[in-house]
Amino acid sequence: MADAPVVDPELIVSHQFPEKTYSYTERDAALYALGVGACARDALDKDELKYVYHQDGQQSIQVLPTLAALMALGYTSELAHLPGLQFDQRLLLHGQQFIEIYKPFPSSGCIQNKACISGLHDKGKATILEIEVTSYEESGELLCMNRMTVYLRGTGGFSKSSHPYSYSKNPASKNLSAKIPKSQPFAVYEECTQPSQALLYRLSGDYNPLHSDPMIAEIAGFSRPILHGLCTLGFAVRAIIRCVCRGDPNMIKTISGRFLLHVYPGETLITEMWLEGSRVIFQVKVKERNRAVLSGFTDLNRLTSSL
Ligand SMILES: CCCCCCC/C=C/C(=O)SCCNC(=O)CCNC(=O)[C@H](O)C(C)(C)COP(=O)(O)OP(=O)(O)OC[C@H]1O[C@@H](n2cnc3c(N)ncnc32)[C@H](O)[C@@H]1OP(=O)(O)O
Repeated sequence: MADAPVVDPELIVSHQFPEKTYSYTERDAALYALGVGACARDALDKDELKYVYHQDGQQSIQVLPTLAALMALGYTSELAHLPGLQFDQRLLLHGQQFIEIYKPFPSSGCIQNKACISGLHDKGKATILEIEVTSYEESGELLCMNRMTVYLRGTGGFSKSSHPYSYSKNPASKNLSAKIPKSQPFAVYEECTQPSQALLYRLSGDYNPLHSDPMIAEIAGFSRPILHGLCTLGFAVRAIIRCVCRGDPNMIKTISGRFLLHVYPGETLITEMWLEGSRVIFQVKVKERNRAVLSGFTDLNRLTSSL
């Protein structure tokens, strides 16, 4: 039996995380690309072979921008012993992800990360915790920033319901979903995930048993293991790179998404995209259940005028 939840907001928000290193090789970047579905439909795919192979004699493989999220994953284990927080880890869900990319990612690297608690909110039935991780190359150059929101079910109610506790370092980041336009989308991209998708994706570093262990998934309230939210986000951003960025991963500047509902591995993802200036608003639906599972936006570095 898990201990009763404890949330001590003052202790949590004053916590200082240690700096952490994340190292990756070309093999890790290629494995990540396969984990988010690159080349799954076509191993000869001209737009995607570059993520897994030195296509056309290129010196190194190209890296998908959503790999940024892996740089911050090392802090997941910190949640288990965060002073002032006791919760049932099996009930944790990934709520939102915000990523800023400052330069294209090298195909391998040794990344230095600094992290802080950037938000904490009492939602009564849940606690929402935000962690901000800033990543630097070995040279000290700023590479990217991740802001992750975790939704801790079964906690919450630790402050007065008339005045629920809410702390945010970045108040604008409260809701990272997007207002979906009523117009027809600019592009729609449909892709099947594999029944083994989560088992492949986890090899990139997120070993939470919610995605692999049927018993843990059932305790967490699901009929079977669910897909990592960041895997769904990887599918969506790859669809945007294909349909809007003409295959150029370096056009992605920011990525923002809210996970609205779980995805089961094997389900079909339909990514709808709308263009608003240099912003792409997107929504991902699961075809089999006709439900929206993710919504958000990406800001692009530049957009070709013919779009
Ligand atoms: C340190 C690194 C951590 C990385 C984490 C790695 C672990 C990875 C785990 C996963 O990948 S889990 C799989 C991906 N995630 C999901 O599948 C979650 C899908 N979403 C849901 O199931 C639901 O949205 C929810 C999170 C269960 C919430 O639904 P619920 O019905 O309980 O919420 P509401 O009653 O609508 O809203 C209450 C309150 O919470 C706010 N809120 C709702 N959803 C989210 C969200 N996704 N992210 C952040 N906040 C959310 C909502 O706005 C309400 O607040 P107020 O508006 O009342 O202030």
